[in-house]
Amino acid sequence: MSGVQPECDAVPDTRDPAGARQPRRHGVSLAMEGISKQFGGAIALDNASISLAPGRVLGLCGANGAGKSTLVRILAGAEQADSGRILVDGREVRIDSPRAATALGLSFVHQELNLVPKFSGLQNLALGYRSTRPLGIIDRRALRARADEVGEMLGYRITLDVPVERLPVAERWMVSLTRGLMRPANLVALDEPTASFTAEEAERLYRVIEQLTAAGVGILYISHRLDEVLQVTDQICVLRNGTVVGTYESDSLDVRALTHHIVGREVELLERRGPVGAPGERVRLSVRGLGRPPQIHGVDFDLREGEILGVAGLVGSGRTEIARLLVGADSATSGTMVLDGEPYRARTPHQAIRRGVCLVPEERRSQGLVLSGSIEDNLQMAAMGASRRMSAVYRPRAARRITKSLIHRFGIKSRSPRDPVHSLSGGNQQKVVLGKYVRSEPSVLILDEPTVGVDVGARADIYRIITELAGTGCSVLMISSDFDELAICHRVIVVRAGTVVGSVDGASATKSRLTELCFARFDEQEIT
Ligand SMILES: Nc1ncnc2c1ncn2[C@@H]1O[C@H](COP(=O)(O)OP(=O)(O)OP(=O)(O)O)[C@@H](O)[C@H]1O
Repeated sequence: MSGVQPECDAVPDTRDPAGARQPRRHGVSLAMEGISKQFGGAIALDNASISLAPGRVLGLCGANGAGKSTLVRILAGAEQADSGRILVDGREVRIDSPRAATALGLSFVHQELNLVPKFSGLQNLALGYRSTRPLGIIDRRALRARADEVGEMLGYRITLDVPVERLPVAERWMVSLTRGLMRPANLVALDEPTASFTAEEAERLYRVIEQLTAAGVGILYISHRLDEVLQVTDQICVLRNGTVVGTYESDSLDVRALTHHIVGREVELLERRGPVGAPGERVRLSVRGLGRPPQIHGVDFDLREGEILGVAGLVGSGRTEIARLLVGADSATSGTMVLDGEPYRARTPHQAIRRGVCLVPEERRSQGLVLSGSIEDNLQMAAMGASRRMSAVYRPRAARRITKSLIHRFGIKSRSPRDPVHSLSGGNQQKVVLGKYVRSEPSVLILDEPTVGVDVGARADIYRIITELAGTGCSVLMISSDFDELAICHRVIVVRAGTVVGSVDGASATKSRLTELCFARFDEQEIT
């Protein structure tokens, strides 16, 4: 960790983000040739090759578990390939540690947030930089200035002085992204960089990418948002089951063709056709004046039986914080809630689950899963916690049957239900979290970014499952920064500056309308 001291005045070094002494970087060409990697006999990569020229953007696409992150982790020195070689500017290099990757000018924003939770944003930004000064000390102000500069390019004021564990996921992601972009680099690899971003926020990142490529920096870009991969990349390499199925010029593809390459078959894409069926008349959950200043105040909304209610908002708008108040993950300081006609207030998420209110969190690794537990154990957990019967008995055979059917229904890629969850790819972990809560048959299901990291095929399955759940009377609150997917909602509420500023019905909730409402000033708003 480069000797970073949490409380020190000067942060240890970087080579230096602030100007004159910064070594000039120029673009480099990268080639990864014949890379293979197995984990305990399971093939993650099989003779995969990619190449990237200076100043170009190469997309890496593939279904969950296809091997994308493993390829990037090998480039980052976090994993070692079983065979194959890496060439930088035609010269074979050995990347046996993250430090070796940094020394080559490779910078990474990984899918899992590799931040130290107790460190502030600034201390996290300092991690991994090598000192060129005596004692490895650099000017804290210089680091902050560079971070602000990158933050400004991204259109966001990054929070630097608070331990990152206290920030919502989307803001933590901003710290991670800023760290990856602020370093002088020859090549930047971005693994799902826009997972929590609305389209408008993603556009800002694209502009930063344009600036980097204009300076010769190569970009490796991984995303399941196929329209953005097509927009931002020059070429796209598609991986399937660890093998490269092809590398294509981006402008020769559209979403349908790319999906076909990824999945190997036709997949029904989400079209703007609105929700299926109407919600019931009865109000399931009524929220009035809910608040926890300074972030959240005066939140009012009703959620009806069988309704899919979307929540749209920008990073920092308070969308996740509202969900946390609903399940007692944070305690509200004001407001009342009524669930099925009875007063409702959960002090902990466990209490909420017992009342039938479940939150599927955005951050699956720390909040949604026991990573060392098996898929089976994780899928059982919420169901057992939700049981309101004292006589609830664990029946292993029935449990195994239900687990198998969930694995099938969600298309979770694993060798066995006994596999530990940490051995799954990011998207497959997300599916386990979702399966875990669906299994508990909630009456209110709150989904925070349900399709982050989920591949195009599974996305369609998740929309189908949400719609089916609503059809059985389950009320769904769905937070999403992907405004296109809010097309499945009956209604969408818009959150800004910690409060609900209005709602639009599903048919009017287009991406452009929601973007407009998220950015409009209060006095301009006119929402029905
Ligand atoms: N540490 C590990 N131990 C065991 N298996 C692993 C490990 N890391 C990855 N795998 C397996 O390797 C395969 C490729 O995983 P990888 O994370 O590279 O996929 P991915 O394409 O990035 O998927 P996603 O889109 O879901 O992030 C998966 O089957 C995964 O389960």
